[in-house]
Amino acid sequence: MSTHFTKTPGWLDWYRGPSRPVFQLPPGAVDAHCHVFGPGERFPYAAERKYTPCDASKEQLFALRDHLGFARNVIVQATCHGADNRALVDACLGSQGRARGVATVKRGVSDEQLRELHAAGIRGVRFNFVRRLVDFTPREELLEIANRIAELNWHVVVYFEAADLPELWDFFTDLPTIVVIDHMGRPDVSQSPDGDEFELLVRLMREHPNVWSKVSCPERLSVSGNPALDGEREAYSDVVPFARRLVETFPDRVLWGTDWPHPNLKNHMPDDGLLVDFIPRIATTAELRQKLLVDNPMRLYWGE
Ligand SMILES: O=C(O)c1cc(C(=O)O)oc(=O)c1
Repeated sequence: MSTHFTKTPGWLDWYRGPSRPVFQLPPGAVDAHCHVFGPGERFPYAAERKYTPCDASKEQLFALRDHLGFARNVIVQATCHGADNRALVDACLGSQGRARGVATVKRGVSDEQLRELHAAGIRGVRFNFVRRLVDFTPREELLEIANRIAELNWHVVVYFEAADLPELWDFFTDLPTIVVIDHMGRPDVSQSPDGDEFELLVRLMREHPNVWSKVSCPERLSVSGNPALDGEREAYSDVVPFARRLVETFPDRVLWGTDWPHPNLKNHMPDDGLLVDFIPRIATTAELRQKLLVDNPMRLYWGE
């Protein structure tokens, strides 16, 4: 099989030469949502993928980690690799213990494969409900997987669009593990942060203490904000009240990540240094930042 891949037309590559953040991350900070892509020649993209990205290797991810001032990464299996976790596992194993991972598995995964993933540093599985990214998987299959990984003390990461939360509610609240919501459940930030849509996510977290959220991806969620480019100090301002609300209401159940290399952005690719400078606008005290960036991810991913 040829391992030469052609990127999806219009694909934006990750930003070269990011600035150094002005905000100094606390010691031990974790970038709790990022990806590796391939390289396709070594770790081919999955046949069932919905996009073909540019390569983004573990070496490039670790160089960014060091440049931005993070100590650790949580690498999340990207849908372009399907349920083939080899690139993810290779990155975790190559990190000297400084990366953990969230994998994608199918119902046929063996106990031995799960044990191997655990030994490599995998601590969760991702269930994706975003239709442009994945084909549908029946809920009973996902629940079966969740029950199996619960025994390893892993958690479930869920990615979905805000409009789908009512329909997913019962499934999420039946899950037997910690449930981590990607990118705040993708709110429509042109609505109010106190409006019905976001209120439902807040209610989910209020009523279910096992539900966490990543307050990540302002670059994806922003509708009217300025992009994090050209030294912009006030990027993605429309996302700030949403993320701030979660950080202040649930300080012990929020995570932050760069989302590097930012798959499927259409409009611009952010300067990751400026993205880090977004953090003090949503976590406005040193105590909140310590929880968001260090204590929470350490408890969830390096807890044992
Ligand atoms: O919104 C997206 O396109 C996106 C895609 C993926 C993935 O393909 O895994 O992961 C993300 O966190 C976000």
